[in-house]
Amino acid sequence: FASNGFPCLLVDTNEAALDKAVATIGGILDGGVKLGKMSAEDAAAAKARLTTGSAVSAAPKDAALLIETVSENLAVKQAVLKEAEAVLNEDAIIATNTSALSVTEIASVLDKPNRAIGMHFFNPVHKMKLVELVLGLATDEETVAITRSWCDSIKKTSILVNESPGLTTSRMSAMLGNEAMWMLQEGTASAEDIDTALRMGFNHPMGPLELGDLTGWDTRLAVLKYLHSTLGEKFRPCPLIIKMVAAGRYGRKTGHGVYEYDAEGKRVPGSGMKGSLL
Ligand SMILES: NC(=O)c1ccc[n+]([C@@H]2O[C@H](COP(=O)([O-])OP(=O)(O)OC[C@H]3O[C@@H](n4cnc5c(N)ncnc54)[C@H](O)[C@@H]3O)[C@@H](O)[C@H]2O)c1
Repeated sequence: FASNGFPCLLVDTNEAALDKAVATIGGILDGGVKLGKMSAEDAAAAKARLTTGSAVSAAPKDAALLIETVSENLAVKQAVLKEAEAVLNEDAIIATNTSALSVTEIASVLDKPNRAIGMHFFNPVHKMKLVELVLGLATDEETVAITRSWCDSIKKTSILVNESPGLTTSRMSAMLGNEAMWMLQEGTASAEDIDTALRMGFNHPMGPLELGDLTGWDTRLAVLKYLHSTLGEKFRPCPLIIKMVAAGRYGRKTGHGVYEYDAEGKRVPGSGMKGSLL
C-alpha cells in the first residue's frame, strides 16, 4: 500500500514487532531500488508514508481500510475488529487476512458485519499478485466492490471466494501434496521425479514434496485433518504423512522430511524418498 501512494499506519501491541516490520519493509524497498524496479525517490516516499502505533485507536478517523493481521486467534481478532469499528467511519472496510478462521465468525461481533471481508494475501506479499477476497455470510456487494478496487489500486489480482474450508488455494495445495505422498507411498515414482513432473510438466515453481518439506508436514497434516473433517473422504491424510510426523520428520525445519538437509539447510542431492519399501 505504501509503495502505491497510500499512507499506512502499522499497528502492533509489541513495539519490537513494529520495528522489525518497518525494517523489513525498508529492506524490501531498498532491494527494489537495487534491482532497478523502483527509483530511490519512490522508495523514500513509500517509507515516509509508513507510521506506527500501538493501538487501532491511533488510526485517523477518515482511514478507509483496516486489514487485521494479528495472531490467528478468534478472540484476539474479534477484539481488534470491535475496536476498529468504534474508531473508524461507518463506510470504512474492515478486512481480515486470516488464512483459516471463519470471516463470518470473526465479523459476528460487529454492529455492521456487512462491511467485513477476508483479504487473504500470499507470501512474499510484495511479489505475489493474488488476493483471495473471502465473503462472510453478511459481506455485502458494496464492500466487495470497494475491496476489489483497493486490490486494483495496489496492482493485485483479486478473486472472490465464498467462505469455505481451505478457500481455493490452500485446499488445492493440500490435495496436491497429499496425492504426491500417496504416489510416493505406492512407489509410483521417486520423490525427485514427482517434484520434477510438476515443475517441468505444469510449470509449478516447486514440486509438491519439496513444498511440503518447506511448509512442514506437521502443518500439512493439521490442514488435511481439518479439510478431511469438513470436506470429506477425498482429504483423508495419506498414512505416509502421519508416519513422517510421528517420526518427527517435519521437513526443512527438522533437517529431514521427504528429503534430507545438511547443517546449512541445503538439500542433500539424491536424498529423496524412493517409494514405500525403500
Ligand atoms: N496469507 C498468508 O499466506 C498467511 C500466512 C501466514 C499467516 N497469515 C495470517 O496472518 C495473520 C498473522 O499471522 P502471523 O503468523 O504473523 O501471527 P503472529 O502471531 O506471529 O503475529 C501476530 C502479531 O500480532 C500482534 N498482536 C497480537 N495481538 C494484537 C492486538 N490485540 N493488537 C495489535 N497487535 C496484536 C502480535 O504482537 C504479533 O506481532 C494471521 O491471521 C494468519 O492467519 C497469512
